[in-house]
Amino acid sequence: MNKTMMNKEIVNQAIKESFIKLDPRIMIKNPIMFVVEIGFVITLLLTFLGDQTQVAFNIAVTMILFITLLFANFAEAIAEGRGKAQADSLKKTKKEVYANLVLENGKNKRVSSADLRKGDIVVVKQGEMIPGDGEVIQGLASVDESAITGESAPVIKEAGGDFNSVTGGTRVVSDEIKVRITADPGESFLDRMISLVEGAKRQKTPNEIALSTVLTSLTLVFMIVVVTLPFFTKYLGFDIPVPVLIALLVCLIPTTIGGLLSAIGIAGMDRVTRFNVIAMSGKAVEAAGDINTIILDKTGTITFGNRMASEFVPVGFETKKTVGEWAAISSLKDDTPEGKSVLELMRKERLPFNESLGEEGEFIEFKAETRMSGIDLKDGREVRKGAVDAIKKWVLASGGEVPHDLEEKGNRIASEGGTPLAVAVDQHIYGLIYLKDTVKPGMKERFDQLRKMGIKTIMCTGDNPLTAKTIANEAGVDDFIAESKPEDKIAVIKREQAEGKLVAMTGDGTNDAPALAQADVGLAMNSGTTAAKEAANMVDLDSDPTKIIEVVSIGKQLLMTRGALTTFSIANDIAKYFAIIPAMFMLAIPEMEVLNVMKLGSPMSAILSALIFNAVIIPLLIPLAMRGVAYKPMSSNALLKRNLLIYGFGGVIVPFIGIKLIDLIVHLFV
Ligand SMILES: Nc1ncnc2c1ncn2[C@@H]1O[C@H](COP(=O)(O)OP(=O)(O)OP(=O)(O)O)[C@@H](O)[C@H]1O
Ligand SMILES: [K+]
Ligand SMILES: [Mg+2]
Repeated sequence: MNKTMMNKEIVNQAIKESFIKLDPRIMIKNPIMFVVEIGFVITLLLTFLGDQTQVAFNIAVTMILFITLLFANFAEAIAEGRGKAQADSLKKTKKEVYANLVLENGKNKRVSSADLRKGDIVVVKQGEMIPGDGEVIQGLASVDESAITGESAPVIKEAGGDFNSVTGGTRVVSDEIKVRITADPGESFLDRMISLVEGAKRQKTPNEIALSTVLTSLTLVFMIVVVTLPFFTKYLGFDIPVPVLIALLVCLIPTTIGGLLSAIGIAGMDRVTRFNVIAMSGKAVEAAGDINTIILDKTGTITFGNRMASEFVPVGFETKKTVGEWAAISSLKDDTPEGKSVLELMRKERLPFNESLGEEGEFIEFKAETRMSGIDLKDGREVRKGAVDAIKKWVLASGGEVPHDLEEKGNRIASEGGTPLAVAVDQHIYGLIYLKDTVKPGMKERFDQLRKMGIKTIMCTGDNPLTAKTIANEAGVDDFIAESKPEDKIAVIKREQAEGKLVAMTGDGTNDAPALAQADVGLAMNSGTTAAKEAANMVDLDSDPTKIIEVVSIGKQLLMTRGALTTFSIANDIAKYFAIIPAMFMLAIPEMEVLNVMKLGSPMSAILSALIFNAVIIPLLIPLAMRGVAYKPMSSNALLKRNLLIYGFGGVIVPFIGIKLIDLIVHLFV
């Protein structure tokens, strides 16, 4: 993804947008700022029609209110700007191209990519653009996905397995593939990405709505107070000028957070996007911030996942040669990395085997449910390899026996963190394949960080308990589930959710799709299947499953930033109150000077200074809103205390200083 920074063009566009957004029909969506706009209109009218002795003051208030509105609009526009720039660069990728549609009679026809429908089959040759999202149904090719992922190294896409999904707008750099189109025009991944980064479909998240409601109610309370105030002062025998009342109201209502709220949300999503993760909604990003439990795969997430056959271990009276032979035959058509690595090991060790035995045999594909794969030979013999307990059961079921040293040799491999696969033909077990895998470096530190945040990690694996335990210990996860089938993942997620927890998980296979949908945050790998990507509410373009950890951090940071700026905004009221209230009364009763605790120059200067502070604090906080508040992994309680201290206490102090400084200047003029 194109990493557009905050450049001149975006700023200019945002300035323009700040004026467009003054349209009351747009403004009313933000009730707090809408109140400011009404205040602005009233003071503007009073400037012309009201008390002409106060015209300078009225002009000043009108102008400050106008600038306040622009500042708030600018905050939102600048946050939206980056997404728009990204969308523009993505749109360039989305050119109409020609596609070689495969007709029913097998012939090819050149059509426009815009005419392709779900289910159509196209051939994409070397150098050509893939015309739409789809699944490779034949062939293998390396594909340049840089237009979407920003990653320049091409990736291999092939039929069958978990790496068959291709994205429209990417280019085949070598070989040729047949692709079944899976998205109708306008519904492609690129289309969705564009509308997401553009913010076209941006909806307020439930959290945002809840906060807006509270802030709007607060605004309403202040309105009632300010509107009824003249009745009391009239009773005391004096009037407060309307522009002063409006200034008081605008200072008290939470304009700071009101102006920055949507920018915070947009910027949070933007941070996720710049991390090369596409979140389908702001809600997903926020849910990430509230996650209590993360479910992680072992293979490929915690370990490198290129689980390679490294040794053939015979059992009973068998030899390395016989184990290798049957392991190889069982893997002849096994497309999984594990299967391929068995044949690779045979080649490396120069072990011969009778390949023709597999001819015309019926291939038994690996399934996570059975945890076995193999081949039924033409002569009736059934060859299998798979998880040790699965093979044991399979052999016992047909009346076979388990060699005495199988258990012990399997355990040895497992306790080293490897995965033992047993190899059997009919009732006889020949031995084991030692699959090696390594824990990725730095995992322990990352899980430590998560623990500090109060997040529990559960490793789910189809592997045996001993291997699982070894890897779990080495990586430092909190809990693990071994011999798990895909449906077990859903069960774990549901169990955690039933305890009121929010659960995140990553996945790439079609197997993972139901669990990805069940999880509160489902992060699918871009390399994964279409089913997985559709079920998930986030897609990682870099296909790095460990990224879920960063996504959670970004979500937390978003929620914290919103909380911190709300606290700051409301705490600001104290100083504004002390600046304006005494001023208001001093206008009528000069003896009220004793209330002027801030020792501000004059009543008029005090009011204007508070109002100016109220306006300029918005742009001053834009960088913080966009960047997010500084974030260290710690428990939510500790975080809350820390933020209350910084933003609550700071929110009380800063405006006292700010208003005082502004007053020193303003008092020179009024
Ligand atoms: N190609 C294969 N043929 C036969 N058995 C296999 C094959 N691949 C894996 N297995 C066995 O099936 C088990 C389950 O595999 P599965 O891919 O479901 O989970 P996993 O890769 O071990 O765990 P994870 O969920 O972390 O990816 C493996 O532990 C292994 O024992
Ligand atoms: K305010
Ligand atoms: Mg696996």
